[in-house]
Amino acid sequence: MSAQVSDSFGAVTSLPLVELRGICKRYGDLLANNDIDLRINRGEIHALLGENGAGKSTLVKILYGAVEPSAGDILWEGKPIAMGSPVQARALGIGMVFQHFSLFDNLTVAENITVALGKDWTLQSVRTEIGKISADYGLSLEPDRKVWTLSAGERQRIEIVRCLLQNPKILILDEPTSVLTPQEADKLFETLEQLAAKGCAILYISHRLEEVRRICSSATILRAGKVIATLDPRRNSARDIAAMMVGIEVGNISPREHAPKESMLKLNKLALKSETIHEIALQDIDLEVHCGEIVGIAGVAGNGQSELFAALSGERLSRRGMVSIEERDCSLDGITTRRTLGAAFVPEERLGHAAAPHYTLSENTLISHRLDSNVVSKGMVSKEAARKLAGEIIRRFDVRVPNPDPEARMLSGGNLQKFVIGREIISKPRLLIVDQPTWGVDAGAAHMIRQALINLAAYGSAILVISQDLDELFEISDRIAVIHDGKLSTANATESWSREAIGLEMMGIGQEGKHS
Ligand SMILES: Nc1ncnc2c1ncn2[C@@H]1O[C@H](COP(=O)(O)OP(=O)(O)OP(=O)(O)O)[C@@H](O)[C@H]1O
Repeated sequence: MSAQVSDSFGAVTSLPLVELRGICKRYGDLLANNDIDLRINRGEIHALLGENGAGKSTLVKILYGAVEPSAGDILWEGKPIAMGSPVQARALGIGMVFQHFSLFDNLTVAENITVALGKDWTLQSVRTEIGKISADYGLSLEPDRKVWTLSAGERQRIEIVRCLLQNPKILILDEPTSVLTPQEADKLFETLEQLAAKGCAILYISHRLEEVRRICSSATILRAGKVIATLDPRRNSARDIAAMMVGIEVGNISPREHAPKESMLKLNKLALKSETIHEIALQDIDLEVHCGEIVGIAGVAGNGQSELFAALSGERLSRRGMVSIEERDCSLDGITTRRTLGAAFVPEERLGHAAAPHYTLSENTLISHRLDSNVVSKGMVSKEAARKLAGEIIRRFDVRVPNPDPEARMLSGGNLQKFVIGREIISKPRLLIVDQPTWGVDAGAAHMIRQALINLAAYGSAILVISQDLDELFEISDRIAVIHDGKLSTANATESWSREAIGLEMMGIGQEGKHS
């Protein structure tokens, strides 16, 4: 649905809402965006697709005024504009819902939105408008609830409502369903369809091709900074789209023979008190992970996953007898001792937790390889060995880097994830605990990471995967348990779960008595 306007000759033409022409963005030698053309019409849900590092975030930041292009033009309703800042972008009608929400936990929903909107709004006017928008779009939100009590889906709704209060003509969403349950995602799709029907354009970044095929009527595929194709995703299979994104066909995960072996990780009534009001207390968690097995933990973010990860890695200590690795009680041991027992850990937050942003990749190998005598010997770090190790990880895990040993912050999110996973897997740990292995990772890289986990299990390692991506858990896990409000369900064989049953458990309204 394009605007019908008269050109200077009086003829009626269809103008896209926004058009990018010949956009280029150069970072040193790297062309992150290379001569990109993109047109988005009113009322269109347009997907922006591409593997990690393809240039999606860069392009969207240019449109949102957060990054200045090296060349190219932006036409807004047919007129060239210089997009100077996000403030200007918002004033024009460009709204953006980021992957990571920037909300104040201790403020209420209405207070958060008022702070974000600035001086033209009062708390009372925001409260009234929230009511109207909630009613119009079925986006139920209680204005006086404190943010820390809300689920990820409700937090996302705050960001969407904040954008809607500014009457956007286009809404940009970056990986919006990665934090949602299947039921919450369905609700979001309904809202987006309603918005589009009212003429709002949606620019939708996602690595989940099935949902793109479900809600988007057009898609632009980027590869290595260039537009590879613009197509109707409903007329192409997810497999074909993935192949266009990566330039090769994405294979199926190879199955593996699995016969359960000895116990590697055992949790016995694991409990952890919450140290702040924002933490979730873990309650009586029983779980066993065997050698050669992948156990998946499903759950909506904020239900105890981070606390569970901390208790397993040794960043938080529990009480005697609660956590054992290979029959050895390590409840009171820190992360280094657990690593000497053959364990490895990949936390959810890659920048800042898994990797130090301002350190190079070779320096970042030390986070988990400081016990490797090739890299650190008699207290001395061999820079040469660390560089060689980083190079090996980059090569084997196909990490796309702007120079041979860049700082971690210079990598795109997905490429840093490949590096972090590779850094842990390369030494073949006997136990791997990984939190959100493929969040924000493209189809090709996600396939590679999942295959690497499967290969590690086939080699005989025990793997615990915490993930919000149900497709991922169904694809790789032998058993799945669901975490909700700090309690873990029994870990049942994957084939015995339906998606609906897991979705209900994730919301805490599953079969009674299932939680231990
Ligand atoms: N500030 C920067 N300095 C140097 N290089 C950068 C910078 N920001 C991005 N890049 C590079 O630009 C390229 C495109 O990155 P971008 O973040 O746009 O990719 P993406 O498609 O959004 O990837 P992902 O799906 O992993 O988020 C990458 O190679 C990245 O390393």
